[in-house]
Amino acid sequence: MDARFLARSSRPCFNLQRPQAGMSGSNLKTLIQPLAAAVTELSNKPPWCTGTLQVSPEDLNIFYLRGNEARMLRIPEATENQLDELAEACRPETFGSNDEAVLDCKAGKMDVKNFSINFTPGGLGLSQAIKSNLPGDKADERNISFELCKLNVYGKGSFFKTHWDTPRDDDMVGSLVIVLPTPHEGGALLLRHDNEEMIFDSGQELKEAPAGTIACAAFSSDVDHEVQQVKSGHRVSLTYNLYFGDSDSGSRNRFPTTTTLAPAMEIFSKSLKRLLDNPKFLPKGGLLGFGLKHQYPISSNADTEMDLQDLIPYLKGEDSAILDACKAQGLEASLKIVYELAMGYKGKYHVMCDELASRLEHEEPLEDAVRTLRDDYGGTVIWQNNVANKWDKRRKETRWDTDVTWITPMKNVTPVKHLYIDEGSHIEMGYAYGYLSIIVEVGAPGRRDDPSVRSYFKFSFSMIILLSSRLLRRRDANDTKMWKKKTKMKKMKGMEMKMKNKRKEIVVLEYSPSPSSNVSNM
Ligand SMILES: O=C(O)CCC(=O)C(=O)O
Ligand SMILES: [Fe+2]
Repeated sequence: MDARFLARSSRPCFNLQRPQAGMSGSNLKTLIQPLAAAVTELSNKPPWCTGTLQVSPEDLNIFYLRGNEARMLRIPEATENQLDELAEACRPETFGSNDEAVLDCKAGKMDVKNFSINFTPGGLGLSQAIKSNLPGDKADERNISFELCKLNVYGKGSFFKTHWDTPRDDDMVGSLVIVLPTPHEGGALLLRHDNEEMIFDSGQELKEAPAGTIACAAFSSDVDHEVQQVKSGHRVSLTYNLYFGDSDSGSRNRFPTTTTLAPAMEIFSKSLKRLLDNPKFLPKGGLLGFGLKHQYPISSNADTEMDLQDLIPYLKGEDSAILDACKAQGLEASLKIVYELAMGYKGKYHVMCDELASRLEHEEPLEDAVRTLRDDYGGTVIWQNNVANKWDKRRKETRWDTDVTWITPMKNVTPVKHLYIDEGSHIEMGYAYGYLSIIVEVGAPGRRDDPSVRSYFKFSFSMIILLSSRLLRRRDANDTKMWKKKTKMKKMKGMEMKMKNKRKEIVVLEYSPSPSSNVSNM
């Protein structure tokens, strides 16, 4: 048995964003660069694997129903006519639920109850190959199990447009497509994730392979994929859902708990430790943010309460590795959703919440949406960019930044179309996006694992800069560079003292730390 699985390496680039107040952007960037690079190492495997596999010819018999008639087709010897008959026994694939969606796929589909085939992917040993090549789940000792879904026949001109496979369950990790050895040209499978793309041309792979070879592609559920148009022949594929769970009866292997991520994880842990040991990094403590690499099925249904932390056991590969490494350093790490609320001229807000804001879809003014997130979902505005102020020279652009230092940028999970109403009751189309991230709470140097040893001085400090620049502007007429510099320094010092005393109030106002815990209410 010859299983050749290829993995291509990827090096996504990360924006190192938003300098911390009190530290220049480039200094912070330099400090966190090794950790960001270590994440890149964690993510250097694409969430798919492809390859070919030789099976015995008798395992390639398909038994299927054509009307009330039972048929058997020996795939390696199938003629064009026989494959046409198989296609006729299929019904059109109805991807999606409306007529328009049908146009997204021009292929014949046969439900699993109407056919059977002799081999199982588990029996062919695919479980192990997939397990070691796909980003894994935390519970590495669990095996991959397969659920056969359907058979597709793509005749000349058939295709399947870009889509994601709908997850059937929380523990569905991805899909497996097996293309059977029937001659075809075109019909390549295109896989896309982040900025990476791969073309798996089954027609080409099988043409050059020994008789009885099948082509396999397994990919994570958040991979966009499509089947390009078939130019000639028939492309016959089987689709399976992949789950973490017991293996099917064909293969009872258990896999070692070590994963291919282990070396990269060690590098990540070391970089994290080095960063935390550096007293210049977050000298007052703060929050680290990692945008998740993978997307997860999250319900936006207002009737279902969903605790984001319930997703933790299902985190894949590098996402799970980051969370584990942070926890291993004794740091509090949890999943948060950061909503981006935006409306053209009103600007943008980033509001970080512990739970999904299922009631956010109502029409409401932008400011009310922000308030809903804060009041009903314990949200914190972590960033605000008031576009209007850019054009209004009398007001300074507000940049409301807290202690979130993004090591990898936030990632969009669920675009939610949202109508906002401006102050004059005009309805304008804005948008709200949700970004799932791992947020890690970091205490001040020496007590990194204790997030209560953290202050919000940076926040007060940026307030001071804003206030003082406003005061300065009143004296426009007499402005000189030196005067500005000196007065600014003097005023900032004085105000810094005043603000220090008021700091507690500000903290309560913006962060409302819960009295029962040391952790601020993010
Ligand atoms: O036939 C294939 O290669 C892919 C089929 C597919 O993506 C699907 O059925 O969802
Ligand atoms: Fe699919």
